[in-house]
Amino acid sequence: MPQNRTRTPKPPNPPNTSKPSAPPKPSMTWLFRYLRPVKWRMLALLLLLLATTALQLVNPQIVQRFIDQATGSGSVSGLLSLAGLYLVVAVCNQLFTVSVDYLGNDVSWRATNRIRADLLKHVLRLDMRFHNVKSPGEMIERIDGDVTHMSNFFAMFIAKIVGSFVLLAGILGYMYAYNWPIAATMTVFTVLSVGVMFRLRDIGVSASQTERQANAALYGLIEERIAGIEDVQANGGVPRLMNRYHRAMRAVFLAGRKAWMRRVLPWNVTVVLFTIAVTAVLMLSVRMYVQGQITLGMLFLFFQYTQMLNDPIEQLGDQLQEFQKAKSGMRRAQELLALRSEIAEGGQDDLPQGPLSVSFEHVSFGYNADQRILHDITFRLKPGERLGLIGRTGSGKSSISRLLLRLYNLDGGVIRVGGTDIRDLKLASLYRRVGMVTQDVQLFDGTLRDNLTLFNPELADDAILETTERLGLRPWIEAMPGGLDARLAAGGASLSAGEAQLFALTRVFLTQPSLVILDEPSSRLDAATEAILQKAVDQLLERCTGIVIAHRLATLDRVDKIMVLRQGRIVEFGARASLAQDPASEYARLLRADRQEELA
Ligand SMILES: Nc1ncnc2c1ncn2[C@@H]1O[C@H](COP(=O)(O)OP(=O)(O)OP(=O)(O)O)[C@@H](O)[C@H]1O
Repeated sequence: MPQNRTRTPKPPNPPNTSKPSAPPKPSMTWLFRYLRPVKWRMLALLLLLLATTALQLVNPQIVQRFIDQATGSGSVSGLLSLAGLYLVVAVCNQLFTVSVDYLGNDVSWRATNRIRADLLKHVLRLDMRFHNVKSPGEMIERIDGDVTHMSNFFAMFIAKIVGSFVLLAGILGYMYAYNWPIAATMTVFTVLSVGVMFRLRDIGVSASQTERQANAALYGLIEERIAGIEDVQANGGVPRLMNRYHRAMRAVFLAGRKAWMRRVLPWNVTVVLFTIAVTAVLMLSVRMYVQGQITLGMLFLFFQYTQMLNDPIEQLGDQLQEFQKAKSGMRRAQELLALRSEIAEGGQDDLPQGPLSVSFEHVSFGYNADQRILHDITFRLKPGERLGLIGRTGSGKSSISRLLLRLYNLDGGVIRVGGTDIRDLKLASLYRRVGMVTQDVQLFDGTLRDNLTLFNPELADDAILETTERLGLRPWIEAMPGGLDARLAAGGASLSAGEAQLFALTRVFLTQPSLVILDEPSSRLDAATEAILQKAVDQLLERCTGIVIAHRLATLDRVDKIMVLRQGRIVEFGARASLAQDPASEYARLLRADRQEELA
């Protein structure tokens, strides 16, 4: 039995916006959370990288020995073994490098896919106020593009930073053992380069963030226009669209150029320092060679090691660029994750069995704080009753259904379903029992079965076919090649308006709701389709409470109650039969106007 419980009034709803719970702090601990599950792979990556580093240090020494033996009194067999050793080391190095690449990408995909999934889950839970102002294109960029910018960080950052420092330490350590003046020159260069890079490490972060924002806006624009392609083409809007596209592209280019120039600044400084260091080491080594202090092989080794010094430093520079990109992506991802939906979950999940009662008590609501759309809406439907909701375009009919589904919070008043304040209900419990058929039917890329069941594998084909038979959709399914296995194009382009409505009815019917809201299409359908549709609606409403938002009064013949809305206020609410018989009622007036229109 539905129960009406009296409760103490709830505090007013929180302000109507998705809001950050706290200002996001760019924290590395957040990223490490995603690295923890791949820690063993990362350890393997690090070991492989250390092995590659060691081999990189060994090879120049083999060449040094080869040169010294070749210019001295080395035997051919000794030279051949050195050449063979060089080859083995080079092949192993290559194998390790490929493995490092593979493992790096593996780690990166695993970690970033987790972030993508977390972002998507979070965004899907955000309220409609957030989604109303964000285009899907922008969301794709935030969920995928920003995270892709973090992927290199995950793939290589830690391993390459550690690897670079090990290589630097290896080269410098070896040089100190052999020749301290050259080692000291290299050390000064290394310390200066690394110092400059770390000092300037954040120089490109905010510019990269602006670049990401410009990218997101561009994708938003593309998505929006492709989604509205029919309107764009029909209105000859392509040139204007291209104009806006070029402007957005220009913004991306300018932001990208600025971000890149800032990101590469630290690296450019090290290039200048490196050139000075190589010149100094070459001058010192040539002098030592001329004075007979070192062999030709040693001269080669010093030169080679100085060249090699550039690699880890360049690597550090690259990683620092990646780090800046990752940090900007991370800030944006954290900003998104810090947004909290205004729709708070309730704790209750029990609702009475069977059709559910509905009551609105002094409900007021506006999409924006400064414009109220619904004023003091109060009405009650008993379990199983059907309400016909009528009113002019913009009078607030769809807004009532959105509130019933908790897509927005109320500004005032209470809505109860089955006697329970919907704010106290778990959202999943509410959606399990309340179904809605909207004017826009969204098709998803999948089979007909997937689309009818919304990817619920528990619904048997027999139940689907029986429902479609009852609702009059069966001939259409049978006409599809492959029946329930036929693939549908995403978006809904493959359905006519009537088919789309039947389709949506079937979907809701299969979920067996206890309360259903039908938002009828405003366009007129042909008489035959309308008759099928009407039969389907009647069948659906047989077993649940129903609210029918009607654009044609003819479809309301079987409802119990009528509500007439005007500018967000109830101007009339009562039993349909008595309102129809009362010539002074608004409903009777509308019926007369409707008949005259049909006769005209
Ligand atoms: N997401 C939104 N953000 C801001 N205002 C909105 C939003 N959706 C609707 N509105 C406004 O709220 C008012 C009521 O809209 P609603 O969709 O509830 O009307 P309706 O009676 O269902 O209209 P129709 O018969 O055309 O579907 C309108 O003035 C509309 O412009």
